[in-house]
Amino acid sequence: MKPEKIGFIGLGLIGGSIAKTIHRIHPDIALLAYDVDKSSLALALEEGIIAEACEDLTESFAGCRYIFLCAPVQKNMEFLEKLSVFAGKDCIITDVGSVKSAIHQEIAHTSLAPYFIGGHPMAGSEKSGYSHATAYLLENVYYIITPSRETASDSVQEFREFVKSLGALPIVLDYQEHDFITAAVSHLPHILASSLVNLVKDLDNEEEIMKQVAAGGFKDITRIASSSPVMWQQICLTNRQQILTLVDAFAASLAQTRAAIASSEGDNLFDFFQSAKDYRDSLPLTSSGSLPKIYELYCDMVDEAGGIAALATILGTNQISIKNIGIIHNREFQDGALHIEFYEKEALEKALVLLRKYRYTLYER
Ligand SMILES: NC(=O)C1=CN([C@@H]2O[C@H](COP(=O)(O)OP(=O)(O)OC[C@H]3O[C@@H](n4cnc5c(N)ncnc54)[C@H](O)[C@@H]3O)[C@@H](O)[C@H]2O)C=CC1
Ligand SMILES: O=C(O)C(=O)Cc1ccc(O)cc1
Repeated sequence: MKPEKIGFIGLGLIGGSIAKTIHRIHPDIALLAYDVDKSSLALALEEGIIAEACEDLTESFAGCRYIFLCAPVQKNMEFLEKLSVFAGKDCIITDVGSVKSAIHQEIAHTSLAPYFIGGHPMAGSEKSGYSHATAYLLENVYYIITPSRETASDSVQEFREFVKSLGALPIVLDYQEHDFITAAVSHLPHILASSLVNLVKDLDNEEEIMKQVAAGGFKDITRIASSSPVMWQQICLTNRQQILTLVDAFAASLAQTRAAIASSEGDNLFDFFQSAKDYRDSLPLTSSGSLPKIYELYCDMVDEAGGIAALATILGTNQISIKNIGIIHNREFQDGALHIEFYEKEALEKALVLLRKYRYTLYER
């Protein structure tokens, strides 16, 4: 059944990105949303992404094929009771929360169980809010699906297909398994990033010399410490057991490394770094799990009639599809530059060769 209407509760980074993706791929599906932050709703209306901004869980949500819960984890759970009015075979409730057991356990006591499919796109960023949402966030990233034990298999299959149609890679997991896996690959890393930042902040001197000289490695490993504090507070409070298990395992591993350093165990230290390097180097490049890679170039271009058309014709006649194109003026490109985004690496590489042949001045970032 092709959805005609889809509702959102919470239209921030993830809700907004899913809405933008649906709007891009299925422009005929009507989207509506409720959010406590009225400015997100106003912007989404203005951009034509949603057809209706709701004041609450109003009657407008009736007839939605899917209702996506996209608020912080504990907030999502507060809506379950109200949602039972809408849920049914033709209206599946789904969420995008980073923790799954808590909402599944809550659902088990309600009439929603047959109509709930948990979800978790393994994509996002340290940014939050609708203003950072993009229509390409889901591209080629794993989208974990945790159906309730009572959900009909055809509803799960249909949701899988829908997720796939948005460009993501659906993968079905048991919700408890999900919470252990994400505690290891997402929740613990976020806690470590924030701990490290706080440690450096506490150790730094008045001139903040540590902050000043912090190199790429520190910035790479701590990027996610800039994430939303309320979101991470709620993740820690709802996935307590699994996170505690992982924190203990990490503390034991750190103690081992400490011991190896204390007693100058060179071989052990080498093995420690070598095994981490081997595993890190083997991580798959597909499904980035973070903001998708952008394939883009900048091209010097004074604002003159026909300039963009000429360049677009060169690319088009060589079967290179453009994802996004636009003139930018800033301090770096005072006379104007054309910013062009491509769908894949090969297209970017082909465009670079071709445009250089036509003597365009190009910049890569
Ligand atoms: N940020 C990320 O990278 C990822 C986040 N998630 C999950 O997605 C969910 C949303 O996270 P983000 O979009 O990043 O956060 P966000 O802060 O960008 O968006 C949350 C939205 O929910 C709204 N909201 C908060 N309380 C509300 C309430 N009581 N009623 C209605 N709206 C309410 C906020 O105003 C905001 O617009 C969370 O459950 C999070 O665990 C999942 C994957 C990745
Ligand atoms: O920014 C990153 O790399 C992330 O790890 C984003 C993220 C945050 C929370 C999730 O539940 C999933 C992904």
